[in-house]
Amino acid sequence: MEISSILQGGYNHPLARQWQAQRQLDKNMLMYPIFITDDPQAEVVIPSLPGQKRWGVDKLEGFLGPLIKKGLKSVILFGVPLNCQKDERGSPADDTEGPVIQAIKKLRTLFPELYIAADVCLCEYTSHGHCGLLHEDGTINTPPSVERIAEVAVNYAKAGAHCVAPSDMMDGRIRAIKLGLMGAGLGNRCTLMSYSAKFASSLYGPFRDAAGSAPSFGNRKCYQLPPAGRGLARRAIIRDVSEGADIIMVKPALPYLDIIASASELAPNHPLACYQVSGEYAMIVAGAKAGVYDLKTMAFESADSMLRAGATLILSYFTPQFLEWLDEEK
Ligand SMILES: NCc1[nH]cc(CCC(=O)O)c1CC(=O)O
Ligand SMILES: [Zn+2]
Ligand SMILES: [Zn+2]
Repeated sequence: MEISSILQGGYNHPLARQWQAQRQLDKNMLMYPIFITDDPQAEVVIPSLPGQKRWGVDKLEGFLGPLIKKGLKSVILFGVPLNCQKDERGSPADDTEGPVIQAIKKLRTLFPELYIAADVCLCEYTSHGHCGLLHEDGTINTPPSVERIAEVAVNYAKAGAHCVAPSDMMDGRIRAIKLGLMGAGLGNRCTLMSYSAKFASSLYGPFRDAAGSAPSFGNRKCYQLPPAGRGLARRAIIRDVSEGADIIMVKPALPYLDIIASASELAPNHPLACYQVSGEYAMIVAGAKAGVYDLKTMAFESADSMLRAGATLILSYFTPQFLEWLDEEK
């Protein structure tokens, strides 16, 4: 054997194996997506997202308190309005009595250390279920969409969100939101996290179920990226950096590791988030249940692959479990 053939000496001990990672999953890297509904007392199981629930504002203290004790540092809020009048422009999105603004205010007082991001989109609030405003023929009308998205984002920031994260994919919204935040005197107080490379994926099914945000007609292929479109994803990342994004995101994560790697090369000066979406989570849980692998081992393998590709921040429904697992011996 040649000397250069011997690699195993470098990783035969568990600690030495850990040293092989450039970065290891840390509690600070996890952002937990949570669903907030407009019944303050709600605590409703979501069948397609095992272990996740829709929460009412009054339940947040009991739900998040123990997780924060275990090291939860940040959440991203998704509104699920069930008792409101949806309309063409998604008016309930920034209703001051609506679930997102109520939750932001509540969480800021309950947990002053918690970093609160708010997903910004209209699909949960529009009568047609699309992420922007529409022309009469059902196609996206970009200028008013961007204006409305920016208005919602600024209202979330005014309510106290530390971060606004537009997932609508309308062209030009990053610039509009940044200008809106600056105009409101919040430009230097609120992080703008762009879902820059968000693909039209099959893996959002459980989320749409949970959020009641499936489009009532058509699909999202004219605004979310085509799964094979690497060039478009790269252009979207470059564009969002130039429009003022503070954090770049790739979504979904595991089937798009090459895009994460591209983003870390194209935006090396920005934190890079990836979203392990509802369908990825549900698949991993289902596979473990079917005996394909051990859940914890597979969840860490998925996170390690994202970190290896270049992610510095992971949005994951596994967050509560990772907080437990990270306290255990590896
Ligand atoms: N703009 C809506 C939105 N925001 C986040 C997700 C998906 C998150 C997940 O699947 O966990 C979606 C679904 C979609 O675009 O249809
Ligand atoms: Zn949407
Ligand atoms: Zn969204």
